[in-house]
This record gives sequence, C-alpha cells and structure tokens, in this order.
Amino acid sequence: MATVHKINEDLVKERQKCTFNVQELTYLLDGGEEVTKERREFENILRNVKELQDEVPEVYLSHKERYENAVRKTCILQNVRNDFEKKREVLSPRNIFRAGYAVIKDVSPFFLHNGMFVPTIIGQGTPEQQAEWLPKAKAMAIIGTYAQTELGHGTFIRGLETTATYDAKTEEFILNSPKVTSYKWWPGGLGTTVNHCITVAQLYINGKKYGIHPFIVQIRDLETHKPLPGIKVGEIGPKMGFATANNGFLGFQNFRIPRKNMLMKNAQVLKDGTFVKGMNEKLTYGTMVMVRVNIVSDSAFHTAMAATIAVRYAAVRHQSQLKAKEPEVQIIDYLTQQHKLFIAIATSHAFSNTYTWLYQAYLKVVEDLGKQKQDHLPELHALSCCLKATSSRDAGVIVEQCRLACGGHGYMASSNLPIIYGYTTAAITYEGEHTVLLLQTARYLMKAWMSALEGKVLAPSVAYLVDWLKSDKQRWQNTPEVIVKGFQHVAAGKIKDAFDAIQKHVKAGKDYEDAWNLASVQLIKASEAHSRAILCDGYLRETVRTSSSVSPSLAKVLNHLVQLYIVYWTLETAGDLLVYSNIGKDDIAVLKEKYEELLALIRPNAVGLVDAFDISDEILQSTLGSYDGRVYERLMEEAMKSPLNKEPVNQSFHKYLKPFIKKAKL
Ligand SMILES: CCCCCCCCCCC/C=C/C(=O)SCCNC(=O)CCNC(=O)[C@H](O)C(C)(C)COP(=O)(O)OP(=O)(O)OC[C@H]1O[C@@H](n2cnc3c(N)ncnc32)[C@H](O)[C@@H]1OP(=O)(O)O
Ligand SMILES: Cc1cc2nc3c(=O)[nH]c(=O)nc-3n(C[C@H](O)[C@H](O)[C@H](O)COP(=O)(O)OP(=O)(O)OC[C@H]3O[C@@H](n4cnc5c(N)ncnc54)[C@H](O)[C@@H]3O)c2cc1C
Repeated sequence: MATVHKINEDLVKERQKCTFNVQELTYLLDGGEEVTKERREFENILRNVKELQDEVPEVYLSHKERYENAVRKTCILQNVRNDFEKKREVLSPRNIFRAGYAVIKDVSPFFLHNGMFVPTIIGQGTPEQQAEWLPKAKAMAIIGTYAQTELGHGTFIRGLETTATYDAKTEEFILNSPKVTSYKWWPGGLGTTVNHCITVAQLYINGKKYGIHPFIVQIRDLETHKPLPGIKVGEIGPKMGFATANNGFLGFQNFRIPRKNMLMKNAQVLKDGTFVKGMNEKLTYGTMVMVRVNIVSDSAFHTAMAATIAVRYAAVRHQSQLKAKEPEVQIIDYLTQQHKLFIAIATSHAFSNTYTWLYQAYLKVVEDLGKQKQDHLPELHALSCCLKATSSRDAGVIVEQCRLACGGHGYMASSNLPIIYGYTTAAITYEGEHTVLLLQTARYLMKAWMSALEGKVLAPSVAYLVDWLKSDKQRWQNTPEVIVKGFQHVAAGKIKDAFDAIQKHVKAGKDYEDAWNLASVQLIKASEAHSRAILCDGYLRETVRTSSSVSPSLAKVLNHLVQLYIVYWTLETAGDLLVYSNIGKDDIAVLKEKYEELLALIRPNAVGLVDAFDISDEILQSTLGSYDGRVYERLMEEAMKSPLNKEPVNQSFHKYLKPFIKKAKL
C-alpha cells in the first residue's frame, strides 16, 4: 500500500485561505464537469498501471534506453486509451495530451502521429483516402509523422527540394531527394518509430513544376520495420530538449508510390497526368494552421505546469527575514516573488480563454471551406500566426521566470522545470519560426491598413483600425476596457508607422520587397502589439462572458486575474502607451499602485488558483510542485536514486583519484 504523507502545513493554511471553490474553477478551465471527470478517471487508471512506473528515473537512462522506455510506455498508454474508449466516448484531445505527461517525462515518439499525421489525413485527404488510411491510423496499425522540413529549408516551404515526379505510364509518383539539403530533417518519430509519413514534396508532371503537395508514404516494412528499398532514414541525434521525440531524417532514391497516395482533397493529379488546381493553394498548409491554434492551448498548459510548481514551492519555502527577530518568511510573501508568479497564473488563463475563441474561429473556417467559402481564411491565418508566436514566446519566458523563482532547486532536473522549458522553447521555433510568423501577420496587417485607408469594412480582429482612423484618441481612464483600447491604439500606431516606413523606402526608389525588409523590425513590433491587443481584448471579453455564469466568489477572482494581466502589460509597455495613446504619467503611477493592490488581492488565492489547474503529481513530475508540498523529502528521495549513490565508493576513486592525489602529495 502506498504511504500517505502529511500535507505540508503551509500549504494546508494556504488552502484554508482560499476564497473561492477550486473545483468550480477546474470545471470551468476544463470546459465542463464532464470533461474534468473523464480526465480524472483516465488519469486514475493510468496511475494504477504498474508497468508505467519507472524504476530508474528517465534522466539516468542512456539516449537509447530512454527512447526504448518511451516507446514501451507509449504503447501501454495507447492500449489503456483504447480500452477506455471501447467503453465510453472518445477522449477529448486535450485530455489525451495532458495524460501523456503522466506517462512520459519528455515528448512521446507518437507525438506527431496524433498531432499531425492523423489530422493531415483528415484535413487533406479525399473521403476515399480517409476511408483507406484513417481507420488504420486511428487504430495505430500504421504509425506516421509529418515530414515537411528539410536540412536546407524549414521556413520557406516553397523552396523544398524533395521531388515527386508523376509517371503516367505506371500511375505512380517517383520520390527523390536530389541533394543532402533535400533530406527531410526534424519530423518527430521519424528516427526509428514510424512506418509511414506525410511527405511534402514538389510535384512535377511532364517536366513542369506544380508546387508542394502532401503524399502519404510507407517508409518501413510493416513486419520487419526495416526501411524499404530506396529509403534512407535515421535519427538526428540529441537536442536541447525533446529527448524522446525521436526526431529523424529521411531521403528518397527513386522511391515509387501509387497515384492515390497524393492527398487530393485540394489539388488533384488525374490518371493521365492532368493537374487539377484546388480552390486555394494555401489550403495545403492547413495542418499547420490547426497545430498553431493548438499551440496556444499547449502554451496555456505549460504555463500552468510551471506556475503550479513555482507557486506551491514559494508557499513551502522560507528564506530570509522581513523583520529582525521574526521567523523566516514564506518566499511567496515577497512582493517581487508575487510579481514573478501571479502573472504566470494569469497568463495561463489568458491563453486558455484565447484558445477557446480561436478554436471556434478555426472550426468555423473549416466548416466554411467545406462549402467552398474562404472569406475568413486570411484572418484566421493571421490570428493563428501571431497568437502562436506570442503565446509560445511568452510561455518560454514565464517558464524560465518560474525556474528562477525557485532559486537553485529550480535548476534540478527533478523540479521538471528544465523539461518544461525544453518543450516551450521548442514551440517558439517549430510549426513556423517566431519572427517568420509575426511577419506573416504583419503582411495581413499592412493589407488591413490599406483597406482601412480606403474606407473598406474590415474583419473583426482588425476593425479597431477603422475606429482609430475615425475618432480622436479617447480620454484615458484606468479601466480595463479603456486600457484595451489603449493597446489597440498602440497596435494601430505601430501598424501605421510600419506602413509609412515601407512607403518611405518605396518612394526613395526601393523595391517593395527591399522596403519590406528595411521596415521589418517595425513590422514585427506592429504584429506583437496587435497580438497583445487581441490577447487582452479576448481575455477580457471571455472573462466578462463567463463571470455571469459562475459563482460571485469565483467571478471576483477571475476579475482580479484579468485585471492583473492587463495592468501588468500596461506597465511593461508603458513607453509605447505614452507614445501612441492618451495615457499620462499620473495614470501610470496610479496603475503601479493598482498592480500592487492586485498582487495583494490574489495572494490568498494563489495556491487555490494553481490547485484549480488540477495537474496531478504524476503529470507534474516535480519534487518542488507536488500537492503535498514535501519538497525537501522528495529532493532527497530523488537524489538517492542517482546511480552514483548506489555504492559507497565509486570505482573512479581507485582508478584515477587515488593515484592523482598520491602524486599530488609527493
Ligand atoms: C491539444 C492537442 C495538442 C496537439 C499538439 C500537436 C503538436 C504537434 C507538434 C508539432 C511538432 C512540429 C512540427 C513542425 O514543425 S511541422 C513543420 C512546420 N513548418 C512550418 O510551419 C513552415 C513555416 N512556413 C510557412 O508556413 C510558409 O512557408 C510561409 C507562410 C512562411 C510562407 O509561405 P509562402 O511563401 O507560400 O507564402 P507567402 O509568404 O508568399 O504568402 C502568400 C499568401 O499566402 C498566405 N498564406 C500563407 N500561409 C497560409 C496559410 N497557412 N493559410 C492561409 N493563407 C496562407 C499569405 O498570407 C499570403 O497571402 P496574401 O498574398 O494575401 O498576403
Ligand atoms: C523540436 C522541433 C520539432 C520539429 N518537428 C518537426 C516535424 O515534426 N516535422 C517537420 O516537418 N518539421 C519539424 N520541425 C522543424 C520546424 O518546423 C522548423 O525548424 C521551423 O519551421 C523553422 O524553420 P528553420 O529551421 O528552417 O529556420 P530558419 O528559417 O532557417 O530560421 C533561421 C533564422 O532565420 C530567420 N528567417 C528565416 N526566414 C526569414 C524571413 N523570411 N524573414 C525574416 N527572418 C527569417 C528566422 O527568423 C530565424 O531567426 C521541428 C523543429 C523543432 C525545433
């Protein structure tokens, strides 16, 4: 029987102070009581699977052992999931995603199968293609990944070099990687796990190039798992994080696949080699849009994980005295600590709220595309780019801030903060590099500005540009609504400045492309300001919307959090607001006080707020952040698992140290 430990007394007191119902907030964050129950039930089943408990912490395993252990556990997880889903409805994707952390400390080698392979078959395949591959993929009779990036090109996908040449005689495509730079590089699970992949390649028919298209390719024998003839595949080696994601490389040499393997929901190649264009060639990029939307949700979760660890630790940790002769204080009582941590909680809420509406917008576009309507696609692309970029970047900063807030112990692998950081920082690059995505949004913003100048009606997310052009800047008030308008003014001002900068360079004789490059620092700043305005506006709206359907005590806390988020960003960007809005120095001074008041208001609820994220110890996997707060005991228990502590004297003493010391004595 597992030993039940006493909960740390500080945490007990913190939980007694909480002014709202923690469970009510958990249900709200999960999207309903039923979702929470489903999640807890599944996590509980996993908790009791003995084979999922690691005897040796993953960190002490070799690269190879770590991978093999991850595959072993991922297979068990999949089987448990299949059994669970046989009895009930299919688990929600977010619940599956969360449960994965309880099983594998790092990233699953199946991450890309569920994250991109299956969604691409759904998003890019015809009904016939879906009927052929989806049942096998969903049952994991075939395991796949998404192989787009190459050694030479990741961002500029029109420049990909893998070729798919159509041979009308045999009705096949011939895949080739002409140069070393054409090798696929990065796809998760590709190294040694998957037997299929979606390969994105340049289509050639009768010597003519038709751009990039997705192909479903079997790369390994289903029985022996050996690479098929014409396939060169392997693992790319250790990285900063993603230790068990099994990222791989892949090259093709005259590798033939049947015509039906080109995913043809959009463009098609007919038997005789006729190319039929799709409604919009950018629909080929559809899976990336979906994943960018999901990354906003991932960012919310990673921020919640880091906040949970750091807030609980800050409640348990005592260090230094505020006043002489008084006991050492809980570090959470230092205002600077609250400044580091409470924004982490609020940020997670901001991203969850943003994901809620962004995902609805995504579903609406998918529905519209089904009816051949694509009016909202450019706006969704622009939103998903800047919100992916900003949420992953902010999450990276917040996770690092939480690590710093844990002092030296935050640097321990057993705190789990390094792994969480590895995860969040990877997301800043993958699925569209940060700057590149901000520039995609900037492209949309420049067009929107032009339309605003022409008096056209704009899409809702940029409608503030028209308001800004029409009205004088509104009189400043320190209310959340007016501050959000202030963020919109900053965004509008920066968009105008970037636009004018481009025009200035063009007037001076530059090509538009060069002018764009010369203005690109301003362009990314405009895009960032737009993201912040969208995040604050959406977070405020969602909070107002939900506040009417929750208890008054919870509504009050949610209101504190959204205000904290907005005031924090006002103070962080005060310089911009002074330039572009009517805020005055005195308003900023008042907001500084307001910020301190909000920290004080949130303080009694800090532990309750992170408890409400309801991240189980198995998922958190942190010595510093466990629910019972046994920080020091756990640190010592984990240290004792070090193989170096398994013997009183390590052999290196006899081999090297002893002779070395002896020599030094002479
Ligand atoms: C809860 C569940 C959680 C699951 C989590 C799953 C996680 C999965 C893990 C993922 C691991 C990582 C995977 C990967 O990284 S896969 C590889 C990702 N690669 C990229 O993202 C590449 C980035 N590059 C691009 O997207 C394009 O090259 C780029 C957009 C930068 C440029 O493309 P292109 O050169 O073709 O286009 P232009 O810049 O010339 O623009 C032309 C117009 O096209 C519009 N456009 C561009 N992209 C899109 C799009 N996706 N949708 C709609 N429209 C698009 C663009 O706005 C231009 O329009 P205008 O001409 O009107 O301005
Ligand atoms: C952990 C991880 C997992 C991944 N998983 C997958 C996967 O499963 N499948 C897959 O296909 N890919 C995957 N990738 C690849 C990933 O999508 C690319 O690395 C990413 O899109 C960035 O492309 P790049 O590496 O070519 O960067 P580059 O484009 O070479 O970026 C280098 C620098 O150049 C700048 N730059 C590039 N273009 C421009 C521009 N137009 N304007 C201004 N600046 C520019 C960038 O801002 C950046 O600072 C993964 C990557 C990582 C790190």
